[in-house]
Amino acid sequence: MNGNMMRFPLTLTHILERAGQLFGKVEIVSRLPDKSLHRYTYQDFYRRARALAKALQQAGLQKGDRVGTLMWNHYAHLEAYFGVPVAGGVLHTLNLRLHPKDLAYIINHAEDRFLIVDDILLPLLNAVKDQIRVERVIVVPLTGQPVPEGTLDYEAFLESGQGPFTYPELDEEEALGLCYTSGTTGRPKGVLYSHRAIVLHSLASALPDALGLSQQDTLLPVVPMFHVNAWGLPFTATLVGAKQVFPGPHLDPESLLELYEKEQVTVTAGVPTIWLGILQALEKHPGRWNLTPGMRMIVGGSAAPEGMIRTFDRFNLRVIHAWGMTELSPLGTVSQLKSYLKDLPEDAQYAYRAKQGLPAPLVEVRVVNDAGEAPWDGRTMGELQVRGPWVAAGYYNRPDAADSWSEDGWFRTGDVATIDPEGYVKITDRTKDLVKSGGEWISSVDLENALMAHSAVAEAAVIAVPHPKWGERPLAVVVLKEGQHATPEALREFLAPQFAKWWLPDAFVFVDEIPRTSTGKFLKAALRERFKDWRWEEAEA
Ligand SMILES: Nc1ncnc2c1ncn2[C@@H]1O[C@H](COP(=O)(O)OP(=O)(O)OP(=O)(O)O)[C@@H](O)[C@H]1O
Repeated sequence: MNGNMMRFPLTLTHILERAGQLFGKVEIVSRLPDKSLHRYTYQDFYRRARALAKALQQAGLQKGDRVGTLMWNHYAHLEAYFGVPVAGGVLHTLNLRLHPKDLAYIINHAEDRFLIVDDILLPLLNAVKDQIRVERVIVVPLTGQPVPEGTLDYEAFLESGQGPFTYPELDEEEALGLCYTSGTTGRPKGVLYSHRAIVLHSLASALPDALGLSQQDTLLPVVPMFHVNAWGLPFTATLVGAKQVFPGPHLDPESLLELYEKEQVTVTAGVPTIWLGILQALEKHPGRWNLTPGMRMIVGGSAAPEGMIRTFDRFNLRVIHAWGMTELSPLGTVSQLKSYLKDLPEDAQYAYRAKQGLPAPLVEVRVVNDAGEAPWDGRTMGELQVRGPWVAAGYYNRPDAADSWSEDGWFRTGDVATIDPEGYVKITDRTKDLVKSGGEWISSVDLENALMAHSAVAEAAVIAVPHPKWGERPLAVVVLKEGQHATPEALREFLAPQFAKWWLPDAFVFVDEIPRTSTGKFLKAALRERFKDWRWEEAEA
């Protein structure tokens, strides 16, 4: 028997209307390129997002047309987040850190019809303009300078969209956004998000045991709005009516800390590298910034080392470890302690908090290896597979990538994980980064995290290097903290009590910097290439 509830499509239009009706007085603050602060309210945002929608329609936007954005985190990007989808368009956020060649590939693959670009990013657009086909370029004059000939001024464009506006009718299954993966393991792949997926994802993210965003919060997303929609946080924050603070292009630790203090930010989000920089600044200038006690720092994109979580606690800043992927819109798991786990000894609590956490509501997880589905014993590793209403069912125009789904329809994440009896997922590696030594798996992530807890180590990446006897052996690439010293023997001794002997890296190489991807992950492919001809015997001698 069917229920007889009203059919009510889950669309972004509802979130925008609600924000306009209920949260008009809440502020949205953005740091501009000249470091001044741009302030306005949800009321202004609501009016301007609708004006953008109307202007796009008047300019000929048809349902499903892609609108690319090449923008930092600020108010105009938030306007595009809502204005494009409520007009029936598809918001395609472009990663401005990509190599121009990849940027051009993505713009062409997505067939972006319009582009909205920050004026300070025009040099990047100019580098690709001969390789792309876009109909119109709309430039946001963040610096106040006139926009170049042949482009539209964003402010004038919004002016043209003033006045009454009727939303097009939208089905909840229609596409709202398009994001490409970071391309850590190959060519970036596009994922189309539906209105329904983003609405459900925003609701689940806001839950107290997930990312826990409420109207009382002031959010500052450091994670770029071009990296999986800043983890959906601008949508979630607008749904709950939280104050939003955007850092613009200023992502250095001191600028961020100043903004945390000035706006009394209560929740922020970014990749581990950002937090390492913040930690160093806090340690260098004790007491300089008056931050909101207990400010939550959502960490994802790569593993948050346990040492980092502990150190932030000493500053009364609370790290929340989360795991996600472009294919998951992106939220998969969040590590919040269950009530009764708070009675455990401190070390055990930290061990849970350093895991990637419990699956978010509506996300199902399983770990699969050659023996089938792995038990939830916290030890058996296998590939993490997921399903849920905001998990992609295919890539945009990439039928060749269908093997990312299992035969029974689960998404194969390409991450290797364990699940413990409490249901906490722990990512031990990416399939492509695993060290396979003598037929056994060694988790590079576990070794890295342990190394990063050494007082002299700033960063460490462990990679698999071909070995004549074992197939592969782990090699650790280490960056020492400024002014610190450590020998390979000392690092080996430090790790020895924590791991089986055969897990210990056979070599430690000290470098000034570890190469990173455009979204802050270690570029292990580059390291593997650099060390592929490593001579173990010589190093051991
Ligand atoms: N908390 C975390 N701990 C460990 N790894 C994480 C965490 N959060 C995300 N990741 C890693 O990031 C991956 C998702 O990254 P993203 O969607 O940005 O693109 P990408 O996977 O780097 O790109 P591509 O698929 O093109 O290689 C996850 O599969 C996982 O390996």
